[in-house]
Amino acid sequence: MAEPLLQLSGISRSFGGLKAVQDVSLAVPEGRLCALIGPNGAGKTTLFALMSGFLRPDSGTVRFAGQDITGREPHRNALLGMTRTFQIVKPFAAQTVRENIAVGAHLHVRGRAQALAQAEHVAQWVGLASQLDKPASDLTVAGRKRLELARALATRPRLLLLDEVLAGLNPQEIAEMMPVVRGIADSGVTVLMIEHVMQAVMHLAEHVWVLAQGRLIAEGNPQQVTSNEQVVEAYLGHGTAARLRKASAPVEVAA
Ligand SMILES: Nc1ncnc2c1ncn2[C@@H]1O[C@H](COP(=O)(O)OP(=O)(O)OP(=O)(O)O)[C@@H](O)[C@H]1O
Repeated sequence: MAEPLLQLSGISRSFGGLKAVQDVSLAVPEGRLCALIGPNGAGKTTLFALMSGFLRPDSGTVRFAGQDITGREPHRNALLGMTRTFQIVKPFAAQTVRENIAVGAHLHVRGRAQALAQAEHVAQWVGLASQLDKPASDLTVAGRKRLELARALATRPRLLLLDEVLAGLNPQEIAEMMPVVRGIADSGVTVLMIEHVMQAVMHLAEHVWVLAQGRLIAEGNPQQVTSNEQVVEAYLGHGTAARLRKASAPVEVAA
């Protein structure tokens, strides 16, 4: 069997006394669209930072594309094909959309003209073609999210780590963005997304990992994880699964 594109083995990281990520192992096969979900503070963004080299694990290993990249700098991981987006999008406000996207293209391309041409190509992919000459500061929240995606795609990733690309979007914007994410995966880029928008997880993800208090508590397809009692309790509080079961049980009528 082919080696997974990304493989985490026993990854842990604490901040002082807080165990943000504890003994996490998972494998992302090449060509899949997967999701990492979990309640606020579960450790999802920390895990992304550990995968991509923004943080070094206290223990455990990260393998990517057949290499041990544990603790390797993000820039080197990007050169190897792993790129992440950030929850808070911070474009260079005064520069145009085209120039912002070209920043990503410069990872592989030296010439300015070539980087700008590549930016144009990527902009079409994410639906920003008509906004290329605008300053990035003119973009709406949805536009900024697309810009963040475009910048990441311009680095030509093999694995794209998406940190809540749908956060802050309204239902229509979410519906418009979902096919963009699907299209990226269909083009052959492996995608791992942190996502709170369950509609997107249910429709897009082929495999889901659930993190709670730093630990993986479940994995499977979207239907499997959302019907898992431990997952329901992690989101809604201890005892919820039992209460829901009771609430949906047929009422017993005394004879
Ligand atoms: N640099 C840091 N220093 C100290 N504590 C941190 C640091 N980064 C994260 N934490 C803590 O680690 C825990 C996990 O945070 P993290 O941001 O990874 O969770 P998350 O699952 O991404 O949450 P959310 O869904 O709210 O973004 C939290 O308790 C957070 O406060």
